[in-house]
Amino acid sequence: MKHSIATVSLSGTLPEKLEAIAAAGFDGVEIFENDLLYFDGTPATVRRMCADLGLEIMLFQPFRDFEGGPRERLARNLDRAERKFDLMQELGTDRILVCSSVAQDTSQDDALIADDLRQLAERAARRDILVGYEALAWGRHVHSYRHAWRLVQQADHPNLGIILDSFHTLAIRDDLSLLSQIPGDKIVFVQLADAPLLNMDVMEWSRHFRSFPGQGDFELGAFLAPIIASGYRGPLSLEVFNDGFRAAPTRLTAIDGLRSLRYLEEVTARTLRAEGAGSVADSLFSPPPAADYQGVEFLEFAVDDDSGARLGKLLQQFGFSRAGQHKSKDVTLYQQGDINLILNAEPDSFAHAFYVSHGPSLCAAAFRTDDAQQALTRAKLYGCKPFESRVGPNERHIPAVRAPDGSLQYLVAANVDGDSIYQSDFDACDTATPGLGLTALDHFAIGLPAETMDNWILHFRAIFDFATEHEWTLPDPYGLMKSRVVRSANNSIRIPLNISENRNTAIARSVSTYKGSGLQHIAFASDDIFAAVVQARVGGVPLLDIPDNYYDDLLARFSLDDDFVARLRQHNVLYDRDAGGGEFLHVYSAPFDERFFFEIVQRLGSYDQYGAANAPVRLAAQAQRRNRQGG
Ligand SMILES: O=C(O)c1ccc(O)c(O)c1
Ligand SMILES: [Mg+2]
Repeated sequence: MKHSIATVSLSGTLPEKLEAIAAAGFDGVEIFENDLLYFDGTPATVRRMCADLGLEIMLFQPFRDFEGGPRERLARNLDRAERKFDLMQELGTDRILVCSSVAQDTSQDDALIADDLRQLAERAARRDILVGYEALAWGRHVHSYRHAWRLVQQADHPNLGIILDSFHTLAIRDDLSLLSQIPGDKIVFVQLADAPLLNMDVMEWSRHFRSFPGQGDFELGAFLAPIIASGYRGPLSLEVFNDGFRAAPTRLTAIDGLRSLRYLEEVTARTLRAEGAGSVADSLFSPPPAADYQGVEFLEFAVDDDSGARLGKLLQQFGFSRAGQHKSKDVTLYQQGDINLILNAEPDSFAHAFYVSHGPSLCAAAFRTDDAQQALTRAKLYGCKPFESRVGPNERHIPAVRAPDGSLQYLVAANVDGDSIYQSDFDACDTATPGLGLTALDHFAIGLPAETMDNWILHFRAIFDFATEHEWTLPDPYGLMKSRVVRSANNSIRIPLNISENRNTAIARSVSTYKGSGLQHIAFASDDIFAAVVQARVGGVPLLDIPDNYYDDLLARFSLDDDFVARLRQHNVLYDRDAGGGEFLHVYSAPFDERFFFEIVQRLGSYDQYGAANAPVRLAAQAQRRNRQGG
């Protein structure tokens, strides 16, 4: 399918937008009228710019408040259309979007509206122009595609068709069943946008909160599948009104846009195949399916000698053994249970460059997968540039892609030939000890600059086919934090992504400390959290104190036995329970260099969350600790 994007979706001036759109690999654009109005060159210049960039102008939009007006205004409206047709011919485009009227005095007479549309189509026919009629969700009389389609049928003119916009249809939860009945050749254009589910005025929602497919909550596959099934093969075009996008780096947004359309094609193809319409799906982007992910193989920290020594000591206090020393690099492996943490202080390395920019930080995460090559192929098809690292003699090459912040995500084949990646690259050091009995890496959380959340969500959905959970908004003493979890299909990898738009919250401080996104915490799983905490204390791990008031409230909130709560209180263990009776126990360490901290968690029963209810308690406890220390 051809890919297009409306100029309104991007930041910058019209030439900047067009260059970014072309560089990202789109086939064409919708010229949004305002972008042309504000441009100090002629439509012919825009036409030439697009031609030079290899972009087709696929649509001109919008033409507003045309149909159903007072009769004395019809001639003027037709005249207004003729002027836009002139402009379109200068631009070299043959499609115009007419959106349903929002004027107070719009007629409710469908026959009259259909007649207006027919007259417009007749004028368009003289110029070989196609008119597409789009129902705005807040149109005065016409606000659903079903109504727009009835009117298009009634007008019955070859130069008139319908424009389908996923936002207007999905925002009003319209019945999708009629989509498959609109013949493909009567669909003039298809506009695509996702959005988070919000309870607000639909026009405000549309004009400020749209996002790219895969970034929001809409089921866009269910919208697009019947359109493809009915034979539409025209362009798929993004039309995203979003305050953040208007300010974001233009080229990055455009690259994400194309990736989102590919992702939507994949999702749609899957929907069609599931419905037995496989042959139709062949026109859609279908990369190899995401590999099966089987957990976090390792996390790698960029450190220098000093921070590496201090972090290594803290890990040992947490019961990790210094399990390996890299054969050719200043890289140390710490292990406990199924958890592998790598400290990289190699001077001439990716990690070092990362360290120089961000200080002690997480520079790579490795995901264990059944098929690393397939995972890499998929990532490349989604526009990821694979990262090639320096590999010493006899060391294993591990494919990697870059996360949105430039850190690495390694794709590690689960134990090929029975040999672990560590055996080939590391000399064994200390023998493993039982440690604190930490068994696995439960999750790791990253703090992000607020405006990059959509970018990360799409990355995980498209490249890894991870699921996303709904967003939590949680109070920090100095503002709000928003958290969204991405996770692999089988939950073996879980990554909460946290943002904050306020200046002094923990996340905002983190973004400022790291100069960008960075690790918030790593949660280790334990089968006996109390035993782990007792031993951690003995080892000298500084744990975060939780206020007494919290435990008094626990007694009131859950019917827990007094002894159990006394035990939680004694060990500063937080508690949560879900509707199904699953329980979650967790403790936090003090932060390492005011950057990241560790969490020990124990899941009981079917508990599947992250103790979000306790996050505000933790954030307040951390802020109090910092204030006491004058941080
Ligand atoms: O918000 C609007 O007015 C508007 C204009 C044109 C469109 O295609 C659209 O979906 C919305
Ligand atoms: Mg639209």
